[in-house]
Amino acid sequence: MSNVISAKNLTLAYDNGRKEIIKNANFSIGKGDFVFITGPSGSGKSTLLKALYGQIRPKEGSLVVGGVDLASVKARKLQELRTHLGIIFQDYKLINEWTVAKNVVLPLMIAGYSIDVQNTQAHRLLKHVKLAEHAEKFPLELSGGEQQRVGVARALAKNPVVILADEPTGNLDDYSSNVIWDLMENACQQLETTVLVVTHKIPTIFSLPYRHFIIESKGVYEVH
Ligand SMILES: Nc1ncnc2c1ncn2[C@@H]1O[C@H](COP(=O)(O)OP(=O)(O)OP(=O)(O)O)[C@@H](O)[C@H]1O
Repeated sequence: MSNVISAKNLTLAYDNGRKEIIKNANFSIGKGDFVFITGPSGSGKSTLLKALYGQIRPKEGSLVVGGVDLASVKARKLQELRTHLGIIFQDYKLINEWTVAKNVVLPLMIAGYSIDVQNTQAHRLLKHVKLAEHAEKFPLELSGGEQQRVGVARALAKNPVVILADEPTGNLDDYSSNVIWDLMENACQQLETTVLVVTHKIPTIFSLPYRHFIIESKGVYEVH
């Protein structure tokens, strides 16, 4: 299986390299892998995700995502890589002044798709996340769980190669959590999307085989 993500002797740090969070990590993740990342609070789970979408650069070693080495990538190439990533944040990061439908198609707008394609996709995606009737509302008119489902629809809008999700179901009720796990499982199974999810708790109802990485004491370990 081809690797979509690989890390070799990866060290991640803050404060100009003085504060090391992850040290000498080695792992590879293939197309269609579903990976849960757990670990104690403050161990570096979000830091690893930030490195994977290029928000922080490796201090040492290499981190290759979709053939692009994030240790040396130039701004334009990073921007292009991000169009193939679907990112889901715990705090949704929706644009509150925009309608739900417009939030969902943001990646399509950036990529220059026609209004017709955007409208069709918005309808399809919102149906998918069970929010079709909320298309013209604004994010703050929705519950937390509904807002996160908008975030998930947006992340799926361009059929990303990789989904990176940071505590996507953190404070959500069972209904919204299950909708979100279903969508990620479907993307993984039907489109061979590679999915990485940081979570405190691996869902008990989960039907796909998955991998489990633990981040602890600056290391990234796979649990078998
Ligand atoms: N911008 C930053 N500058 C300096 N230190 C940071 C920064 N962001 C995070 N840290 C530190 O890096 C360490 C890892 O943080 P990170 O958010 O990756 O942990 P986490 O495993 O995701 O934690 P949690 O489960 O509590 O969300 C923590 O000690 C945190 O204080």
